[in-house]
Amino acid sequence: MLDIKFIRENPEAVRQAIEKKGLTLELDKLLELDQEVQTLKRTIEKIQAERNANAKAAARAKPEERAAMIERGKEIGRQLAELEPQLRTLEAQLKQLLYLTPTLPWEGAPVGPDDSFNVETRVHGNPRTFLFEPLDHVALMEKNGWGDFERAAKVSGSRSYILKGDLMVYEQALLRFALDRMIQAGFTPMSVPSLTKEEALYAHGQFPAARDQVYAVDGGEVYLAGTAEVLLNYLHAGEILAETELPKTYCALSPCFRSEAGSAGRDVRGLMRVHQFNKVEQYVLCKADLDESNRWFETMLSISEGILQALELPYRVIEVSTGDMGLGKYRQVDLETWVPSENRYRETHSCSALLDWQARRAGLRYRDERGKIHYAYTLNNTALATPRILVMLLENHQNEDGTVNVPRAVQPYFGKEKLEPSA
Ligand SMILES: Nc1ncnc2c1ncn2[C@@H]1O[C@H](COS(=O)(=O)NC(=O)[C@@H](N)CO)[C@@H](O)[C@H]1O
Repeated sequence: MLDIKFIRENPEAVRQAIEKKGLTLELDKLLELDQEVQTLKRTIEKIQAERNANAKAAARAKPEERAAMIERGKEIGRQLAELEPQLRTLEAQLKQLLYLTPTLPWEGAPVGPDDSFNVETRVHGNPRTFLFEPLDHVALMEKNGWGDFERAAKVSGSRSYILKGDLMVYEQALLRFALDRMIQAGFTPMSVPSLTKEEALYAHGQFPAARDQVYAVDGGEVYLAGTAEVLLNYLHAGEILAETELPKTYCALSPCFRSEAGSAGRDVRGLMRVHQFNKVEQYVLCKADLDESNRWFETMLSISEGILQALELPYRVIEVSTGDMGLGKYRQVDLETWVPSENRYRETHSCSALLDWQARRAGLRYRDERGKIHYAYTLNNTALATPRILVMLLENHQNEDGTVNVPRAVQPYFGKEKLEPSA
């Protein structure tokens, strides 16, 4: 959410962001509501001042004047009892609208209503030319006994998977490889819960807009987070950190849960889009400084590109459009990795900078050396998400005999140079 002062002083810039992000927020209603809140606040403050003055005067008054003043005090109390709840109602309505205000996108973002306006900015590596008919990842898994989609459906329902033998070990090796890359980059490794509270989902931005993507547990007592970002972003909620404690740089491995509501019919086969997956997440909470945020954005992006290069996978870098990046984003860059069986790139990483949009929602603040309190800036990125990346690894690195080569960088983690059929 944006700072109401910023909105008052820059209504046209906010209106432009609403337009660029294709939002339906009624800015004029928000500004009117803000005026009403300000006016009513001033009225209440005047009445409170009168009540205080009247109480002081009553204490010093002659007995014969006191009764009238006490009566006046009761009248003022009745006025306040009526106006204060009105103010609270108006403030709650204003806050709901503020929750829907967008971060202004950076000037380099392609302007457009959806992902068709995203722009490819860089390509790394070339899709392999196979000298034999390659198999898709499901066929490779079936051929080698590396999974069991039928039994997964039996035990867990749709969009589920079971990994077996070398492929199961390979997933664990990849997650540890990605975690080590994050630790080498100086990020603090964390394992965080996937069970999260509603306020953490509001602070992240998942709520209220995309509630339907999240599984509720115990009727909403807790929820299953779709990404560790939700938990990491709420770790310091309500705290006031010292500037010297910043930046907080976390990496977290956690199971992620998504209902994929609205994805019916898309990627229904295999490992691409499932209800439960694993992800090593990158998260940074830094001071409210655009240069610093931009530096962290580049750092986080280069870590993920380094991981894809170490996995010897062809990928491309995508600058995400204003209409596709979502409400809170200042900038979003996705990495898309080549899928031979689809003859196209598919998203495997998503890097975002949100300035203080999440910090305002979560109450993430810090005190600078002069004692002034600021909302922090937050960023997040994917280090590695499985099993989706297994689609690309199996298909790009397959041999004619159906075995699959393990990239050199991961061999120490996996223990072998190839994935071999299960017994
Ligand atoms: N339903 C899913 N099944 C498998 N992998 C998924 C699914 N949803 C997302 N992912 C993987 O998780 C990555 C990050 O998801 S994201 O929503 O784009 N972004 C985030 O979650 C951010 N916190 C950055 O990681 C995606 O790029 C993709 O690789």
